[in-house]
Amino acid sequence: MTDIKLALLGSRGAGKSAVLVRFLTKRFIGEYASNSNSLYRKRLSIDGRQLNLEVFDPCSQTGESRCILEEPLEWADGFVVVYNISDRTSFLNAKNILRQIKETRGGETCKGEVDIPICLVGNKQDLCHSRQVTEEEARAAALEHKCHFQEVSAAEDYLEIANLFTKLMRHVMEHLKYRADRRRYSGSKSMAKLINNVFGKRRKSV
Ligand SMILES: Nc1nc2c(ncn2[C@@H]2O[C@H](COP(=O)(O)OP(=O)(O)OP(=O)(O)O)[C@@H](O)[C@H]2O)c(=O)[nH]1
Repeated sequence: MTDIKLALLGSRGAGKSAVLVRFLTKRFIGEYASNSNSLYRKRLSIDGRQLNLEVFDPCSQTGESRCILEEPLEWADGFVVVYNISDRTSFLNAKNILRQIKETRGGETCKGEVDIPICLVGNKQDLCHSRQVTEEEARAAALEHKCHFQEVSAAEDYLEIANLFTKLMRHVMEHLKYRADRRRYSGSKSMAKLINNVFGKRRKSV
């Protein structure tokens, strides 16, 4: 069983809870209590592998540019960063969050290796008549931060939201495997170094 921990980040009212609840229950619920942090758990299967999914949905705070980022930034294996396509400020905040994720967790990857799994999500696509963020600029931001991108409407879609979570969880599994392999490799390298030091020295002293 693989444990996967995701964090939902974004501006207040961007639709984080709506996107998550749509994924978990296939339903859209208009209003959510937003004054407390929530941790959702679900067991599911992807590509025949059993997963324990945990999703942290932190309550937004005023003065949101730093939200309550530190905790989920350290805790999560992957991130869903949500903005509202009809609210430019929420997009600027999302870009800021992408930067903070890269600053905090970017050290886990080297050039050409698996990037931290993140999906930038433009929610409220049904409000495209009052759009303030184009798909192109959001795609460019996703490209710059090497993350997935998807526009959705929690109010109207299920499939696109399910697909983005599935894609992100596949990426998380790949990233966890990469990290485990790297730990094993550096562990066996330091063991080889230790053996070499011990036996090398002995041989010298004989
Ligand atoms: N039109 C439209 N409204 C949406 C959509 N998703 C969410 N909303 C509405 O946007 C408002 C905020 O949604 P939430 O899911 O509570 O947003 P949040 O990001 O979790 O907000 P906080 O918990 O305060 O951080 C609610 O009134 C939702 O009904 C959507 O796709 N389309």
